Amino acid sequence: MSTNQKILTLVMVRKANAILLGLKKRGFGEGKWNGFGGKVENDETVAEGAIRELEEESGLVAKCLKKVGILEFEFVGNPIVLEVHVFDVLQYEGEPVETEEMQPQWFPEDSVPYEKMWPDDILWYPLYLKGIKFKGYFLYQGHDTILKYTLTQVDHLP
Ligand SMILES: COc1nc(N)nc2c1ncn2[C@H]1C[C@H](O)[C@@H](COP(=O)(O)OP(=O)(O)OP(=O)(O)O)O1
Repeated sequence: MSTNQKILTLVMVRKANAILLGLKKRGFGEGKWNGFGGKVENDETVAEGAIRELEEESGLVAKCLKKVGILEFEFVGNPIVLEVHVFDVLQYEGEPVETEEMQPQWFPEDSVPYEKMWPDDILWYPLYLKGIKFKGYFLYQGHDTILKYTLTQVDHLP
């Protein structure tokens, strides 16, 4: 891994035609609805990091996860590349609770609040919601403008 690369997770939870999102209360992406996740620690695998972050941010304990996408984000003027591993939770225990970082809420899949989310979400969620695996790259100017991007369907993910 390059020193300019950070590995993060993004964990998506669904139930009968609804998706669980959290309103980020602080830090990177504050004020945006998003899945749950964060930086992977040195002593854990990416999947372990995903499970830990989901519990820390929503109170849910993931019992079965599947990787569904890998997204790379770059920001003009910032040498750090974020490599975000996106997971779908197939089984979990518990009920979502508000935490210091996130305020969780279920949204019907046809009413995802894209206008209050990262601008990349409206591009890859349709693939995710159809069960298609994907890889993407997004170059941002600030936090609101995507200057260029690529998004491809893939059969397999590492
Ligand atoms: C730039 O576009 C992004 N779009 C989406 N949908 N999600 C993103 C984007 N950039 C980052 N993310 C995700 C990846 C993570 O799930 C969070 C960011 O995690 P954070 O920086 O808050 O990581 P933590 O380890 O929780 O940080 P602290 O403990 O330092 O608060 O957003």
